[in-house]
Amino acid sequence: MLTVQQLRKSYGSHQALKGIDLDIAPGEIYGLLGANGAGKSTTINILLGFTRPDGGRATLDGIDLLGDPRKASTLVAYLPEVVQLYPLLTGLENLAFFSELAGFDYSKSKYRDLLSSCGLQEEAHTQRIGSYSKGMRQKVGIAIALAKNARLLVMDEPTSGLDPRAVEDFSAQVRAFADQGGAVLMATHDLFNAVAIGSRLGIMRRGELVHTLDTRGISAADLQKLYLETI
Ligand SMILES: Nc1ncnc2c1ncn2[C@@H]1O[C@H](COP(=O)(O)OP(=O)(O)OP(=O)(O)O)[C@@H](O)[C@H]1O
Repeated sequence: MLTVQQLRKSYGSHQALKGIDLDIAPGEIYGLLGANGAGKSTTINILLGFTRPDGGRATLDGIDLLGDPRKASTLVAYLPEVVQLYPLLTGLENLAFFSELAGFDYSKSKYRDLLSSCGLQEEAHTQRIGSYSKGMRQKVGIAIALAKNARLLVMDEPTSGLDPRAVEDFSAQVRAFADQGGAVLMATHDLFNAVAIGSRLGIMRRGELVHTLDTRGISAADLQKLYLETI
């Protein structure tokens, strides 16, 4: 589904990415790990079309993500660490606004269903985003991704600052997205959550992907040990 080949990027003389190869299949949640500055955000920013790479390829269902950014934006949903929404609009209005921007026009009841399926309690649908907690904003962010029918969900530190209950709710929605055949790429420092939710993990070090592993049969303690030995 997502195939990344030999992605390279330098900032001046600093090589931020030294040839990254990555494959994510439908239904897979791939956790990208690594110390600060390892290159996780650079990888993500290139896939989202925010940064131009110096070399390499990335395709999603055979579509050239780097060469056709307009098409790519219809296939890829992005959930940043802090979801940017309009604070004076309600959750429902934000969802409708961003969906219409993406070319979708659903009924009000469909928007409500999407918010509810993402775990946002009904009374919050018509409250302004300005009064939401971070976890509630993340739920609207996931609803926007679902409404867009994206094939790939890209997330950068999506659980930072969320309490354990909010992480659990959030993880269930991400799993549901993957269970519907979507692929997920998540950069994170949260090793515990990466093991709990991820199907596969990659550990980056100084611009290289130095370890990939399956999460089956691995504990958070095993991962922490491997991570600390690797970075
Ligand atoms: N716009 C930029 N200009 C110059 N250097 C940059 C730029 N963006 C990233 N870098 C450098 O590229 C390297 C990789 O940074 P990147 O942000 O991708 O790391 P990261 O793994 O996401 O780190 P973190 O966990 O702190 O978010 C770092 O050395 C960083 O300083």
